[in-house]
Amino acid sequence: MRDLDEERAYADRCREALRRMVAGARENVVVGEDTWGDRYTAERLGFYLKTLARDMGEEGDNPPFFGLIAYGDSDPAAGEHRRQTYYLGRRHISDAIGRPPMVIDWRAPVSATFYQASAVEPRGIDTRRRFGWSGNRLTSFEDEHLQTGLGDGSGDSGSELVRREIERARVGPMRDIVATIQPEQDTLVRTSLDVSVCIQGAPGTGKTAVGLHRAAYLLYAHRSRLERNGVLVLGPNRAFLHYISAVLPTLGEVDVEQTTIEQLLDREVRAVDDPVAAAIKHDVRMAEILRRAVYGRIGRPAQAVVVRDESYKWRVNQHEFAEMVIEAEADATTYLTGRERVIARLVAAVQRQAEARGQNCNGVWLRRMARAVTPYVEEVWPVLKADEVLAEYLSDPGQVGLLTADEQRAIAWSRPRKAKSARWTAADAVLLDEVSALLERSPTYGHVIVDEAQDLSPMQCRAIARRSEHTSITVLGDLAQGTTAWAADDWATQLSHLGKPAAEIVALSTGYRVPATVVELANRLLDALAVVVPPTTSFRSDGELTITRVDDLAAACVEHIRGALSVEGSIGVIAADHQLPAVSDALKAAGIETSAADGDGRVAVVPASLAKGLEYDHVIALEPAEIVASETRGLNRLYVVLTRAVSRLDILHSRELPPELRT
Ligand SMILES: Nc1ncnc2c1ncn2[C@@H]1O[C@H](COP(=O)(O)OP(=O)(O)OP(=O)(O)O)[C@@H](O)[C@H]1O
Repeated sequence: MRDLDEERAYADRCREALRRMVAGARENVVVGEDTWGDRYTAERLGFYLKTLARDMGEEGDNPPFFGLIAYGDSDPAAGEHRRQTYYLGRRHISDAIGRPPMVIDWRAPVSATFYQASAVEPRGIDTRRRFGWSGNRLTSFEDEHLQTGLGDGSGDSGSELVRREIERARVGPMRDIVATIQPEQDTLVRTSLDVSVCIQGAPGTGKTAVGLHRAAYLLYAHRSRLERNGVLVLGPNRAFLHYISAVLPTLGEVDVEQTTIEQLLDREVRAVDDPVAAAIKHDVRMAEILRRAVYGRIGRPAQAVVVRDESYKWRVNQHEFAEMVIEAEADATTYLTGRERVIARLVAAVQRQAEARGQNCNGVWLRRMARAVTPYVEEVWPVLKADEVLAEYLSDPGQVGLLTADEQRAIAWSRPRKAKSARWTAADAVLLDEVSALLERSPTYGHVIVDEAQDLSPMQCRAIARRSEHTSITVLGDLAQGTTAWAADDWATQLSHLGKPAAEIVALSTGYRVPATVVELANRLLDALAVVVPPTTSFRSDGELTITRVDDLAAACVEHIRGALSVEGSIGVIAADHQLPAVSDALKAAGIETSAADGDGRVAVVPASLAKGLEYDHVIALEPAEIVASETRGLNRLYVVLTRAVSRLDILHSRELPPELRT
């Protein structure tokens, strides 16, 4: 095995080889621009090579590898890898075609052994080495001798380097975890593309990290299949997306669409529903209501179809026409394909008559006939637009039924409106998506990863299900962190709304973010949250928790921030939404520079409603009782807030603490 100097020299050689790869890719771009004949191929290949050159160039001086595995001679489990040593990095590096790679991509099949091997099951490995870097300088390494169970670390997950990485102070956006993925996480990351999984994970167990690494893994293992339809990552809000935005690009994946369900639905939202109306619109009954609103437009023919064709007149009698409509309605996959089918069948009936008379029914003739029968079809099966259907429904919900009279009143517009003058709400956007899909099929993604999935309404789940109808999904969430009025109580129901009732549900309960003292406090809320989830066990023994009663919240907050600024790490001040403006003003008056939840400043001021999915090295949580009192699921919100802290949580309160937090 190499010593530290030799490893440094190897790292230099790897960087040199990477530079040659970048230069080669750039040259290919230049050469390729002149030589490819077919324009489409040239563009695709050119785009690919440019992206490769850019990514590899941007990688610059990053550590070329983070670990190695050295297979032994004696363990039969080594198989074809006997006596081989593999370096693992964020990307594959090779110095010449035909020669073994200098660094293997962390996603390659052999790399799984790095994450999965243990002293109990060494999988043929003699030594697992983890490298410590300070910036781009190799500073140390740590060996585990898996056949003998000896090592520099104190055992399997007790590796010092792993512990240091997990416990490091957090600054800036989320980072990748390729060097320290834990075995249970690796299994989930590498789950086959055909399998949908649902990860119920306590706070900080790495659900988001697993989801993002899974996206990168799937793109590596199934590049051509996924490139066509793409991978979609859905997160709860923009602050969260900002926080995670750097992870996939660092892993070399720049083409994954990362968005929120609201952005995905792409409707301008100009009004807000009251909570009662929103809850009704998000209820799964709306699916059947909208189906009826759409299919209820199909009528029965009141006359025969008569088409003039030069000196002929073709006729499909009323009864025959009605049969066509009834059959197409029964089989329609979407409203508009059903309509097309009626037109096609009418044209076929006319064609049969024309051919019997020796007519030449070419393409032009068929199109002319289709135009001629369309007005008849329009009368019984009109073309519809999603916004017109919904505007008509919300102008008079009584026309469809299924809701109680009170419910109908709650969602009805105060006066009938046309689609053009409608001011849609966020819930309407979901309903419009449902109607659009009833009318016409929407395209699907190659794989969809849904984070914070416990918060989705049944109707939002259906919007996601449509976009992953023929593919698998990865569902990430925590029932205890459900804060919406429609949050899921159990995964089985949520998965059936997501169209994947058979998805396997896997629980993660080892928390990597929140220190044990804070976890112990947050776990006390679980009983009151009325969901069945395993409590978190913290991987971390470090960390601090203080709970202080104060007279002046803002003044105490300023004082705590001043203390926190003297050590490294991000600081998040989290309070009930309505209390935040006053806190922000007080901090400004005290000369403390702050940023919003999606900013990159040292001190972020975060409304409790936006804290989900985020983390700060040092969290100052203000007035827990107010966070609980501010909303129906206030206790769940408090659970989210308390579990954002990485190194330290300070709770400041001027009122009584909620009973669950009292000792
Ligand atoms: N194997 C690991 N090695 C290093 N850090 C890790 C590992 N797993 C998770 N982490 C870190 O722990 C923190 C929490 O991870 P993540 O945000 O993915 O958890 P989560 O389960 O989505 O949490 P929440 O439900 O609270 O949003 C992140 O900083 C992440 O990088």
